[in-house]
Parts: sequence; C-alpha cells; structure tokens
Amino acid sequence: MSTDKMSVKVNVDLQKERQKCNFNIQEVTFIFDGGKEQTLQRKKIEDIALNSGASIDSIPEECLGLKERYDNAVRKSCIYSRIVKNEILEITGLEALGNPVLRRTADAFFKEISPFMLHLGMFVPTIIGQCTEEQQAKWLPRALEMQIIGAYAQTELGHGTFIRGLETTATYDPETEEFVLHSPTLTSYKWWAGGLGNTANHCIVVAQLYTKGQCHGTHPFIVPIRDMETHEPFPGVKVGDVGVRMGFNTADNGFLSFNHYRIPRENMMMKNAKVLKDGTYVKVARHEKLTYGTMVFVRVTLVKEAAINLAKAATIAVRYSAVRRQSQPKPDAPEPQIIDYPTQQHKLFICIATAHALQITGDWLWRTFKDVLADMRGGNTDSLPELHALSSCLKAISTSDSAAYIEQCRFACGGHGYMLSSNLPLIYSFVTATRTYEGDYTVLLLQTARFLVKAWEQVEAGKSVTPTVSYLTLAATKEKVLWNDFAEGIIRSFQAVAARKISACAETIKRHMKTGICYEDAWQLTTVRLVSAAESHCRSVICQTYWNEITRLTASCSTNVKIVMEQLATLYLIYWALERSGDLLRYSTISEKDLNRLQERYEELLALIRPNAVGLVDAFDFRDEILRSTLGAYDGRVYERLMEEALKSPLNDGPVQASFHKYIKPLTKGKL
Ligand SMILES: CCCCC/C=C\C/C=C\C/C=C\CC/C=C/C(=O)SCCNC(=O)CCNC(=O)[C@H](O)C(C)(C)COP(=O)(O)OP(=O)(O)OC[C@H]1O[C@@H](n2cnc3c(N)ncnc32)[C@H](O)[C@@H]1OP(=O)(O)O
Ligand SMILES: Cc1cc2nc3c(=O)[nH]c(=O)nc-3n(C[C@H](O)[C@H](O)[C@H](O)COP(=O)(O)OP(=O)(O)OC[C@H]3O[C@@H](n4cnc5c(N)ncnc54)[C@H](O)[C@@H]3O)c2cc1C
Repeated sequence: MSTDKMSVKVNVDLQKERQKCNFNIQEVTFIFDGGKEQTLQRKKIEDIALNSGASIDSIPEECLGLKERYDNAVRKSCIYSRIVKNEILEITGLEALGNPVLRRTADAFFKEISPFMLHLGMFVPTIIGQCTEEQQAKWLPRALEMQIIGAYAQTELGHGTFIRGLETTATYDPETEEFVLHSPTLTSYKWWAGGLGNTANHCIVVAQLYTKGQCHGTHPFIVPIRDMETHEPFPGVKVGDVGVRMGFNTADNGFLSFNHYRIPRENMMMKNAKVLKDGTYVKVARHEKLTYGTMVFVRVTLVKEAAINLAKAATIAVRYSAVRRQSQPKPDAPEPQIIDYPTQQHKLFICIATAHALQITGDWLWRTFKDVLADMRGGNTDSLPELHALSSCLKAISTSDSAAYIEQCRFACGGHGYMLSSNLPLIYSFVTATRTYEGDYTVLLLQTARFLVKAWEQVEAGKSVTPTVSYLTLAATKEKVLWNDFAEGIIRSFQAVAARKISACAETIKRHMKTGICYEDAWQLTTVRLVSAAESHCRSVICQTYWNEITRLTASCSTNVKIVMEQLATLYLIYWALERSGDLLRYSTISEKDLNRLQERYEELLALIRPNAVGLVDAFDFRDEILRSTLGAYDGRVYERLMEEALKSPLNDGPVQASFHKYIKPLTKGKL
C-alpha cells in the first residue's frame, strides 16, 4: 500500500467493502502485473517518478487554454524524460518500450498525453527495428539521451490506411549522395504525427523511394526538420499543428511537407533495404513487410494499453458505485449503494474481467512477439503472417472493447462521470483514438480475415496450419460440443462459430466468382462477413488464452484468489456467450437449455463477485496521482473532491465575471 493510502480518512462504505473482501489483494496485483518482480519494479518506478512532486498542477490541466496546456505538458515532459533517462531506464532497460509501466507512471504527469510519447513509443523503436547496427550506434544514444527528439510521420492528409498509396517522394541523387524529399500535392502533406507540430527536431518520414528512375515502394528515413539551436524549421520544411482534436490536445499532432529538401544517403533506415552510393537498390530483408515492423510492435503494446486504461476506468466506477447511494427500491429501507443493483454489477464486473482478459492476452502476445523476433533474427520469417494476423485482430478488438467499456463506466457514474475531474472523459478520448490509429478497426480485422481464409484453404487441402488456427481442423468436423464444463464448452463453441463463419466466407467468395466476377470484387462483397469471422476468431483466442493462462497463473495461489479469479474468467466467457447467443445458436451445437443455464450462472456470478468488487479494483493498485479522479480516489471522498475541484475553476475566481459588465448588463439595460 502506498503512503497516501495509509494516512487518509476513508469513506465508511468503502471501509466496509474492504472488510468484506475475502482474498489476498496483493496476490491479484501480482497476477495483473505479470508477477511479483514486476509489481515491485513498478512500485519502485512510481516512487522515483512521483515522489518528486513534479507532476502536481495548481490549476487543473483541463482549465488551461490550449497554448498553456501544451506549454505545461512540455515542461512536465522534460522533467519526466529526465527521470526516465536518468533513473527508470537503468532499472528496466529498453524492455520499458514494450512495458506499460512507463505509460502508467506518465499518467501522473499528464492528464492528457505527453508530446514526447511518440519519441519513446515509435521513434526509438523504429531506430531499433529499421536501422543497421552502424546507424543505431549513431542515432540511438542521442535519442535515449534526449539530445534529439523524434516523431513518426507516416500518415498523410490523403492516406493513412493505404500505405502503398503514400505520395511523399524520396528521390536519390547519386551526384551529391543525397535523397531529395518532396511533397508533390496537398494530400501528400504528412498529417497527425504525435510530437511533430511544435516539439520534435527529428522525424521518421515514410516516403516512396525512387532511384535510377524506378520506384521501390515506401521506406523510412530519419529527417532532421529543425535547427538544433533555434528550433526554426529548416528551409524546405513546412511544419505545424493539425488543429484542435477530440483528445490528444497536448500530444502536439502535426503536419509536415517538404520542398525538394535534401538529406544524406545514410539517413535512409537501411536494415531491410539499402541504396548504394551509385544508386543501386539492394533488398536485404527476407520478408517484404518488415518495413511495417514498428506498427506491429505498437499494435502488440496497445493490447496492454487497452487493459490498463480499462482497469483505471473500472477502479473509478466501482469505488464510486460503492460510495454513491440512490433510489429506494424497498419502502422504508435506506437508499442502497448503487453497486448493489444487479444492473450496475452487469455494467461493471465485465469491465474488471475484461481488464484481466486483455492484460493476460497482451502478456501472451508480447511473449509471442519476442519469439517471432528471435526467429527473424535467425533469418526465419515463417511466423510473421501469424503474428501480423494476431496483432491486427487483438489490437482491433482490445481497443474497441476497452473504449466501449470505459464509456460504460462513465454511464455507470451518472452525471458526475461527465465531469472532466472524474477523468473518465479524458481516458475515453484517449482510448477511443486507439481504435483508429495504428490501423483502423475494420481494416485490421480484414487483414486477419485474409490470413484466416488462407488457413481455411490449407485445412481444406489437408495441409497443416499454424497453432492459433489449428482449431479449424477440429471445428471443421462439426462434432457436438459436450457441455459438462462451461469454460471448455464456450471456448469450443466460439471456435466452431469462427470456423463455420470462415468456411462460409470462403464458400461465398467462390460462389461470387462462379458468376464471373474477379477475386477482389468477390472479396469486397464478402467483407461484412469477413469482419465478423475475424471478430469471432479473435474472441475465441482471447477466451482460450485468458482461461488457460489464468488456470496456470493461479495454480500456486491461495484458495480464495483462485476462486475469485476463476469467477471473473467464467463471467467473461459466459458474458460473451450470451452476447453472441445468436452466433452460437446458428453455428454451434448449443441449445436454448444450455443458454438458460448460462444466464442463471451469469447472475449467480454477479452476486458472488459483488462482495469482492472493491478488493478487485484495489488490486489494480493505481495510486491516486495516476488515477487523477474525484470519483475514484482510494479514500472515497467523492463529494468533497468534487467541490474542491469545482472551486479551482477559473470561472469561480470572483462572484462576478467581466462578461457581465461587457455584455449582459448592456443587454438587460437595453444598451446592446
Ligand atoms: C512515456 C512513455 C512512452 C512509452 C510508449 C509506449 C507505448 C506506445 C503506446 C502507444 C503509441 C501511442 C500513440 C501512437 C500514435 C499513432 C501512430 C500511428 O498511427 S502511426 C501510423 C499507423 N498506420 C497504420 O497502421 C496504417 C494501417 N495500414 C496498414 O498497416 C497497411 O497498409 C495494410 C492495411 C496492412 C495494407 O498494407 P498493404 O501493403 O496494402 O498490404 P496488402 O493488404 O496488399 O497485403 C499484402 C500482404 O502483406 C501482409 N501484411 C500487411 N501488413 C503486414 C505487417 N505489418 N506484417 C506482416 N505482413 C503484413 C498482408 O497480410 C498480405 O499478406 P498476404 O499477401 O495475404 O500473404
Ligand atoms: C490521435 C491520433 C494519433 C495519430 N498519430 C499518428 C502518428 O503519430 N503518426 C502517423 O503516421 N499517423 C498517426 N495517426 C494516423 C492514423 O494512423 C490513421 O488515422 C489511421 O491509420 C487511419 O487511417 P485514415 O485516417 O487514413 O482512415 P481511413 O483509411 O480514411 O478510414 C476511414 C474509414 O474508411 C474505412 N476504410 C478504409 N480503408 C478500407 C478498406 N480497405 N476496407 C474497408 N474499409 C476501409 C475505415 O474502416 C474507416 O471507417 C494518428 C491518428 C490519430 C487519430
């Protein structure tokens, strides 16, 4: 328990909730963090970063103007970066780049987003993933020392999804051994890159490479864009902010264009392809899509990012629901805590369970990513298509589910959830963007679908398939699922649903083609079903991974931890079986009777989890400085904090605002 939790006076209802909790909270924290060592490391990092007091704002961030908010975010980013560089990276090493602990700690500094986030989040990983060793030796130490600050500019005004359609050109000039960067149209302007608008002095630019008159497709380049002393953009570089956004307003998303702007040949990131001095193009990589590596990396990390943000929202909403009392369902009885309403439990407990499901699946995906990376270092890229398919659908579903449930947490907090000081709107505005960036939801599910249809064709041809789709072989037999075990039955049923949907898509494509249309058109006509098939596949992967892993992770835990963790995982599985009952009835052997039993068990589980609900969110172990919520603080002083925050509003700086004298008074006196 952190010091802030020991010294405060806690709301009586929350105190009672904590007395009811029947399991060892710390053991669950260890599970959520991925082990005891990870928890200890996280706490150490949080202590280092937060005990400096540098994260504290005198005026709430949301009450500042746009410029002051950016200014404040840069100030705090510099302090946080110094702490990360001098103290945190020493503890974590570069593993921190794939570990949400840095982001989690950063939340204490920024209620919105740091303008430096993409420096560590994408600029540094791209140097690691796309540069030769020699190039890394040049750029990496400078980037880690924060001597240079970078952004990742791939998306353009005209194209984000379709990378092959990017218009920025990098044309090699062998005379000077330079690349000439150029933005030929308005739609070729780079757009959206985080940290680019006013902060970064360097930028990774993805451009169409031309040499010897031939285009070789998109490649990444490191581009200095601003003078290191004056910070003025270099001649030939036009850079600025893209304008006010739904969230991310301190993230400094920018635009960038080039007018025949020259960079040295060595600034092409040459791990996967090179241009020699004479302009000869040499392909190094064994897989064409390795230049997309940073996107795969970020998609993998976003699964845990989705989990952490949902855990934050659930913590806020569950604690608030234990403090808040409303209505009078029984005459003469006191108003119940709103968490006692089964409908409220239905809104909230799935959020707790989903945070665990995504965290565990995210851990598993991270290990898979590292295995594939190790294979690729040895020259074997066979597992890349499976990793791409997995990271695509898991990024899509985790960010989409997380955003939807964070919004559900806000609904669960009624009117007070709408206050920015609850932090729920800001968490939502951040997470809903993750559904779009780094690959839009639909686009990524269609990438997974492409892999699934190919896997199905392999199965039909009697060939073997990769592990995550091996269920297609079994499920294709349409055997009856035995419902002697809820979890096993649901997992097998989801696999049957996915398999039947995938096979139906493959058949539909063939049927369309028999009418004489080409494969691409037949594919388009099937995309609504393909997205649905990819979603079912992803759901089956999450259900199976969550169930298998939670069984493994709790094997040596105390009995009550095992019980509560199993209750949550079962709740997750049953929730989705009921949500997708139409699919199950259509494609699996489930009966109405089975579904009725699932509904009953689901309602039993809500009641069983109820006494442990506050304990479960306490186990996420968010310090108040990170939660930054009037509704979710550990002490439950909800109403006091709401009042305190209200009084900090600049609109409360005096009893009469200047606008009264300027406008209202003249209006009421008939002088306007
Ligand atoms: C303070 C602490 C900081 C710590 C930070 C920690 C974490 C960071 C957290 C968050 C990050 C924060 C913010 C991020 C901000 C956002 C950044 C961005 O958005 S950057 C821009 C991202 N852009 C995209 O994602 C674009 C999406 N589009 C694509 O990926 C591709 O264009 C698309 C849709 C995949 C299609 O590509 P295309 O080249 O046209 O390919 P095809 O469809 O023709 O497919 C050809 C084959 O290639 C396979 N493929 C495609 N992609 C990949 C891949 N990545 N890897 C492997 N293989 C791939 C595809 O499956 C086809 O295969 P087959 O031919 O079917 O075999
Ligand atoms: C907050 C934020 C931060 C960002 N940060 C960065 C950054 O740092 N660097 C960077 O380079 N980019 C960044 N981006 C850009 C981001 O990567 C793109 O916005 C994203 O990849 C989606 O591309 P798009 O905007 O072109 O959408 P579009 O592709 O135009 O999508 C619009 C609609 O069309 C649909 N659609 C598109 N193609 C297809 C298809 N083939 N089949 C079916 N439907 C399709 C989509 O599903 C969507 O509904 C950021 C974006 C946001 C919102």
